[in-house]
Amino acid sequence: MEVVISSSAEQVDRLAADIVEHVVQSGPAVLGLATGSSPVGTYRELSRRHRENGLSFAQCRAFLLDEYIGVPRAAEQSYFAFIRDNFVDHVDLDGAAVYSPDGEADDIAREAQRYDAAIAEAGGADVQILGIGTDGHIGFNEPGSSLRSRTRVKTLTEQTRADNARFFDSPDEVPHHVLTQGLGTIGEARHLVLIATGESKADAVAAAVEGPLSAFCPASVIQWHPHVSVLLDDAAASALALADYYRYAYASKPRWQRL
Ligand SMILES: N[C@@H]1[C@@H](O)[C@H](O)[C@@H](COP(=O)(O)O)O[C@@H]1O
Repeated sequence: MEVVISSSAEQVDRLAADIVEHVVQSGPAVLGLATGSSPVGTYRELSRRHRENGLSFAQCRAFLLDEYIGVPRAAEQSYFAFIRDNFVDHVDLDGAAVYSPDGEADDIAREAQRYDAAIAEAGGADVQILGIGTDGHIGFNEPGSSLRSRTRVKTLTEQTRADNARFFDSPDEVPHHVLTQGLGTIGEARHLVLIATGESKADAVAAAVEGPLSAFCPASVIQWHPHVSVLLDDAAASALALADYYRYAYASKPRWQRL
C-alpha cells in the first residue's frame, strides 16, 4: 500500500487522475467508479484532460460501486445520475458502457448476483476509485460487512444516512437500503485508489490504513490487497501515526516508480 499525502485537495485530484489516465492509455480499460464528493475533483480533472488534451475514454467500460434501492435512475439522487452528471456527460465514455446495479429491479437479490457476475465477465476493474465513509465504509459496505462479501443488499447506518442527507430534500428521504459491490468484489479490482480529503475523514482513514484488518472498519480490507494507493490531503492524513514516514517515502521515491 502506498500512502500519498498532498498539501491540497487539487493535488489529490491530479494524482488520482494520473493513475486513471495511465490505465486508460494502456488499452481498453474497465474503470470502477465511486460516487460521493471525494472523487468529484478527480472526475473534473479527467474531464479537463479529455477536453484539453484529448484523453479518450471511448474504449472504456465502467462499473459503479453501488446504488440506492428504490430511487429511480432518472432521479438526481441516484448514483446512476450522479456519475452521468459528474463524469460521463463530460467525456467520450459511451453511456451504454457504464453499468450500475438496478436499485429498482423486481428481484433485488438476483440483480445483485447478476451485477457481480457482469463485473467478472468484463474481466474485473483495472482501477477502482474509492471514497471512504466517516464510519469506514467503502462502497456501501457498512461496519460488520464480511471481508469477502459479494454484491448484495446492505442496510445503511444512521451515521451514513445523516452524512448523505445533503443530497436529498429532507433527511427522511435517504433510503435505508442499498445495493453495493461487496468487499470481496471490490478486492478483485487490480488497483484500488482510495481518495479522502478533509478532517472529517481522518479517523476513518487512520483505522483503514493503520488499524487492524477488521469488518468493524470495512475499508481496512485494502490492507489485504496487493496494489493500493491511498491519496490524502493533510487534513485527512492528520490522525496517521506514520504520516511523516509516508511523506518521506513518497518524496524520496525514484521517478520511474511514480505511478
Ligand atoms: N456510497 C458512497 C461511498 O462510495 C462514498 O465513498 C461515501 C463517502 O462520500 P463523500 O465522498 O461524499 O464523503 O459516501 C457514500 O456512502
